[in-house]
Amino acid sequence: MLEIKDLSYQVEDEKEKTKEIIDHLDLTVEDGKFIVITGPNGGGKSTLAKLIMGVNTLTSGKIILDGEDISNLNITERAKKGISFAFQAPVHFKGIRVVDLLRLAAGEKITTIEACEYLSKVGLCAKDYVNREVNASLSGGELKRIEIATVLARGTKLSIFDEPEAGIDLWSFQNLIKVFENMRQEIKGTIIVISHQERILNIADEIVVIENGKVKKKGSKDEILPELLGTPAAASIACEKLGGDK
Ligand SMILES: Nc1ncnc2c1ncn2[C@@H]1O[C@H](COP(=O)(O)OP(=O)(O)OP(=O)(O)O)[C@@H](O)[C@H]1O
Repeated sequence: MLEIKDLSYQVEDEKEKTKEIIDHLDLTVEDGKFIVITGPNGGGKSTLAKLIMGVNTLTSGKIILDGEDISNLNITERAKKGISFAFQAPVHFKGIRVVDLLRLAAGEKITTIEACEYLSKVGLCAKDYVNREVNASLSGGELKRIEIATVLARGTKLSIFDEPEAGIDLWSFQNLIKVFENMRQEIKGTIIVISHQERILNIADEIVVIENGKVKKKGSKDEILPELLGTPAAASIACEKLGGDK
């Protein structure tokens, strides 16, 4: 179980004024759940994900994973505890091939065939990609899907995906939905997806709406989604529906 208690994250703006990006946020995520976090742009979703992963350091509060306070652990230590994170904008790894990245992620000596299976799951023709270097020659969408494949390969107890749909074309998006539907069915750990996409919200066990650095709403898909689609905040979801521009 992931417990976030009274979490705050502040930064100093250009005028040296303190800005509260995450504002005394409380959230409990039970094991084996597929959670989708949504809410208006700038509400604090990515920041929250980075705080859970340890990319950003919290100002105050606690992050507890399975009863253990991980607030003071660094990214590597948290990764070892079983947290994976697919960034909104994936990073390049010059000199490393896709297959190496998948092996590093899996943490064991997976065969090329197994590596290819992960790539196929995210809709990439494995033989075209498995030996390619993870550099700027890959498009944003390709990189994003490779990154999702690495999170699948890691298969950790907590996987966080930040806007997996960003930069993904229509065809690949259909595929991505299947990837998440399968993950949801075969769920071994907890999955947190940050998304504005109605089709991803539709497969959630629970939806969490984050606004102004706080949890505005939390509940089952059936409770939250109709309400969300009837509010002004829904405009951003409606605009980003399948085929819409991000
Ligand atoms: N280091 C920082 N310094 C100043 N402002 C920051 C910093 N990090 C985040 N912010 C601000 O905090 C707010 C929340 O950002 P965040 O990326 O978490 O939003 P989000 O909910 O993920 O938005 P989106 O839906 O657009 O991805 C934004 O206004 C952002 O500009």
